[in-house]
Amino acid sequence: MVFGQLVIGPPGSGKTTYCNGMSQFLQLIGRKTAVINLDPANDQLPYECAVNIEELIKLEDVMAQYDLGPNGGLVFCMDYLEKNIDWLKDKLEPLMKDHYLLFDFPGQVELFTLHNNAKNVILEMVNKWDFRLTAVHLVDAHLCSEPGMYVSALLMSLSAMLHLELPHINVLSKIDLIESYGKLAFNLDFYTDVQDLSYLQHYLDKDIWSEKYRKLTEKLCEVIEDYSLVNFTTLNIQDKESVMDILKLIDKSNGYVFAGIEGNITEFNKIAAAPLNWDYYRYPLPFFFIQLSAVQEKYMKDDEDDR
Ligand SMILES: Nc1nc2c(ncn2[C@@H]2O[C@H](COP(=O)(O)OP(=O)(O)OP(=O)(O)O)[C@@H](O)[C@H]2O)c(=O)[nH]1
Repeated sequence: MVFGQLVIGPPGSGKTTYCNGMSQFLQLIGRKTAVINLDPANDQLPYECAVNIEELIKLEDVMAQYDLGPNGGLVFCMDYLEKNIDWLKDKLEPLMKDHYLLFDFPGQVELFTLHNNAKNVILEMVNKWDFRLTAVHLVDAHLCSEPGMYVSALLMSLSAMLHLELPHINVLSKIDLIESYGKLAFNLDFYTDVQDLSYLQHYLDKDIWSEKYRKLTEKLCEVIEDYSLVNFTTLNIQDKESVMDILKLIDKSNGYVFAGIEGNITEFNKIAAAPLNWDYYRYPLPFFFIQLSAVQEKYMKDDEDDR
């Protein structure tokens, strides 16, 4: 069975850096990993990629030939990939036996909230090739610093979840930079747990730029809360404890942790119900489970620091 991750998120959210860091981490813990670059705008890759969409189609060629801008060009490239899905299958075939796959996707939000091309490629992998994939949706943590931007991050995440209909982990990436645009109004768990968005209203009322859209934002918050689907986990890709915490969630969501258990319902239930440390500790790395409060302490300023 093939397991892997679909790494998505808006431009600059850290997808390529994530694929690089996660693939190094996976190799470190003994998992044979291949990175597949499906972003034709990725010109400089920090990782060694096993498959590169550039071998099929180049964004600059499309833009020149059809007189398209970068967004239109990317949509064209994804349409082309969908039509040439056999190319992808041929390239992935040698990896299917024993590799864990990381897919680096383009950052155009509309590909994962609106168009069906990327979704159809993914559905083919999941439904026809029997891949077990989790969508890892990265959102830059600095969006928490402004209520309006945070609401748009929530909406974007919800739209991607509803559009893709896959196991899905939303991630606040670059958590080490979370307060680089100023101190946050709430504790970190407010932003990760998405429990009560009515508190945001007070901050939206104070912001003259948001005033015009206050009612709209209020209604959008109600939609997000009604679905009650979105929450976030945090990531600093340079911190291997942070990477491991995310990997644990992903492994549980796509069933990787259950892969070795054949017909043993007791073992299955034990893993499904337990907080998961599984066999990551087999490897000689000094890992600890970091609680959210520890993440907050590490990356956010205490009120006392301001005195
Ligand atoms: N401090 C910090 N910087 C990060 C982290 N993750 C990514 N970055 C930086 O964020 C910038 C953008 O990262 P990329 O990996 O290129 O983002 P991307 O989503 O692939 O961007 P596009 O290809 O344009 O869609 C780079 O300068 C990275 O070094 C992180 O966890 N912490």
